[in-house]
Amino acid sequence: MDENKVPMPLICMPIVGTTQEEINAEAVFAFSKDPDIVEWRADYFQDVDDKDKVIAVLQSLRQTLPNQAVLFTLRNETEGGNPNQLTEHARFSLYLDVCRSGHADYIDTELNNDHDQLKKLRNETQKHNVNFILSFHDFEQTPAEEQLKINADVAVRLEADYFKFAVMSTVKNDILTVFRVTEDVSHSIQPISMAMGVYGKMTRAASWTFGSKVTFAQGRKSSAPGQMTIEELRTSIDNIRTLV
Ligand SMILES: O=C1C[C@@](O)(C(=O)O)C[C@@H](O)[C@@H]1O
Repeated sequence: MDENKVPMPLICMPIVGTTQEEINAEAVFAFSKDPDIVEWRADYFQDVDDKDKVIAVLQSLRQTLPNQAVLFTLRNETEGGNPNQLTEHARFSLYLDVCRSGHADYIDTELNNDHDQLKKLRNETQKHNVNFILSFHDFEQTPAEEQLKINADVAVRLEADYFKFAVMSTVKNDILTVFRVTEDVSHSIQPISMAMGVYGKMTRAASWTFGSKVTFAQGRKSSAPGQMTIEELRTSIDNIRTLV
């Protein structure tokens, strides 16, 4: 193996169904596309307030997707999540239950949550060998580089395994911000980065060359603006791979 080669990114495919039936159909679709990771966006699930049903869905994902790692995300409405009735306390206790269930390999939560809750969750993820992603989303704009780096520092301080940021690109220069911040923070934490929107496709295809570890493809349904199909994404990554 060429040691100078940049490691390839993992491809993650989201599942956003509201019922167990829809989730199953999306999982079958994902299986046919063979991504590395599937992200279950549990904030879309109509029974997200029923812990047993949530764990049952995770179990069914394990069965349908034996070759994929499972990422559990309960996105907060403040950062683009589907609105639900869960209180902050209920959201975090669900995260803890998911960690203990052994049915998730990664969990993603926003770094803007209460830091005491995040520390508790970090401990639990460590105990159960779950990868801890602390994330930041901005659906309006790409914040200034300094702001994104401050967010990365929070993720480092909270000992996350990954710092993920997904920001909206409104001008072409925004993708340069994403690439620069990805490279810069990669010296202190594993980044996962992307810009949403039309310009963002460049980042979905190439952020890995600056250190991003995961990129998101569209599932049976898309979970964010600008996601490509897994075929488009693979073709772009393979082409870039010959250049770096
Ligand atoms: O945060 C992310 C990244 C994402 O927003 C994207 O832009 O591909 C898609 C979401 O499902 C995921 O939780």
